[in-house]
Parts: sequence; structure tokens; C-alpha cells
Amino acid sequence: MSGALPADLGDALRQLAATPRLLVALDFDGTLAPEVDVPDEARALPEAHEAVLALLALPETDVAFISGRAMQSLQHVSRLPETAFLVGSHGVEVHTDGRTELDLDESELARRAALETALQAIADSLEGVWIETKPAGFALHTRLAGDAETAEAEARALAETDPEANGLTVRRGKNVLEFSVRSTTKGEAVERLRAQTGATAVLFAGDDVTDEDGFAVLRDGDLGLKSGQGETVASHRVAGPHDVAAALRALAENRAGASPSRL
Ligand SMILES: O=P(O)(O)OC[C@H]1O[C@H](O[C@H]2O[C@H](CO)[C@@H](O)[C@H](O)[C@H]2O)[C@H](O)[C@@H](O)[C@@H]1O
Repeated sequence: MSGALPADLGDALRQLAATPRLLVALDFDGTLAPEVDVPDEARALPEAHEAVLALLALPETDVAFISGRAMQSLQHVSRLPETAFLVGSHGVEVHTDGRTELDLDESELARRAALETALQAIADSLEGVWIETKPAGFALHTRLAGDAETAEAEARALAETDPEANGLTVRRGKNVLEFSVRSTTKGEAVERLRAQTGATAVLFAGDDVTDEDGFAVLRDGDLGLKSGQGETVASHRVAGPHDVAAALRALAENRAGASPSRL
């Protein structure tokens, strides 16, 4: 765990806390939850989960999780009340009024089926490589594979699926290469939620390459918080999930106008 938050981040959180209507939009893996080998076993740090619940309980404050995970997986690991917004599959799946909308057309279904055949054959032939099923595509996981198997899996996947010819979106993440028949981004999800909630300012936090789409749509008065290393356009950076949790707690405390002991 790290120490106190940087002074400029503390100032920015205080300023953000005063906005009339706040949207807190959060990536999950690597931002709230430390990485683990089995995606289903990932959980937000307890202090991150508590800070999210504290924000959710505040008036004029909305909380959204915007994740690369399939909606079902996000619901399983996030353990949030219905008052939170959930967006899965990098913006492709949106959960509203108790149901998740996603109707793939015939072409998308056919391309998804071909994708599964190609990626499953690659996973079956390489030690430590496996595919995660998502409604609009598949994630090729290499966290448990060696460097040679990872390189071969990714090269074959890109060559054999021919993303350009087949209208596939490819997203690179941490030890994962994702293929989807839909191309929505986390940036589009942030903008949709901004409009839907009437937010006057947004905090977006994320750790991975695909989160850069979320940072890119932030405006003056918003706050982008990068978790961990890597290039970013976010205005602020912290070391990882422990510090993200500390930032969220500080935001909740500032917005509640309460002393830490009252939250
Ligand atoms: O957008 P996120 O919420 O950050 O989700 C991104 C991907 O997260 C999951 O994979 C990553 O986390 C796993 C658990 O720590 C880890 O085993 C894997 O190596 C990481 O890539 C999830 O499985 C993917 O579907 C998400 O797209």
C-alpha cells in the first residue's frame, strides 16, 4: 500500500466533490481489483468496495462500472446494488431496467461463430492459453502461458481471424487479446452515461490500454485517474488499486462534507 495521495490529486478531488451532479465511472480489473489468474475470482479490494458503496449512498451522485468483462461476469465480481450502472464488454453491453440489451444480427452471429472456431483451436493447441466467452466475442487469455506460447497464440489469432476482412474489433489488454464483432468503446460509454445522468462532472478511473478511450473523452472539470504504469492521457496517476480506493474514499468524504469517522 502507498502513502498519502499526491497534493494535486487531493486538490482535484476536493474541487470535483463540489460539482452539482457527479458521475463516478470506474474500470474494474487492475483499478479496483488486483489481478488474479482466474477472472471469476477477482474482487475489488475491501476498501475500494466500501468507498464505492459510500459514493453510491450520496445524493446527486451516480456510480458506474465500465468494464471489458461480459455483463454476467461483471455482475458476479462487482457485487453492487441495482442503483449502480453496469456497462460490460467495453461498452457493448448496457444493463438497464433489470435487463441487458444485446441483439446480434445474423452477420454478427456468423462472424462470432467463426471466431470461436479459430480461437478455440489455437487455445487447444497451446499450453496455458484459454478463451473466455463473451456475448459479442472472445478474449484470448495468455496470463498462464509462457512467452513463446503467448507470441504464437497472438500471431496466429490475428492471422487466422483476419480482423480487417471480417469486421472485427481487436482490443489488447493485460495478458489478453480480445476479439469482438461490435466496436463500441469505453469512451462512448462514458459519454452515454454523462448524458443519461446529467452529470456536471465525471471521474473516470482505469488501468489498461482500453481505458484510454475513457480518459480521452474527459473535459475541463472532469478528473482522469490512471491506476499503475503505462502511457496515459489521464490527468492524474496513482500506483494501483489501494491508492484508487484512497482517492475514492477522499472523494466520498469531501462530497459528504463529513469527517472520515462518519463514513
Ligand atoms: O475493463 P476491465 O474491468 O479492466 O476488464 C478487463 C479484462 O479483465 C479480465 O481480465 C484481466 O483480469 C483477470 C483477473 O485479474 C486476469 O486474469 C487477466 O489476465 C486480465 O486480462 C477479464 O477476464 C477480461 O474479460 C476483461 O476484458
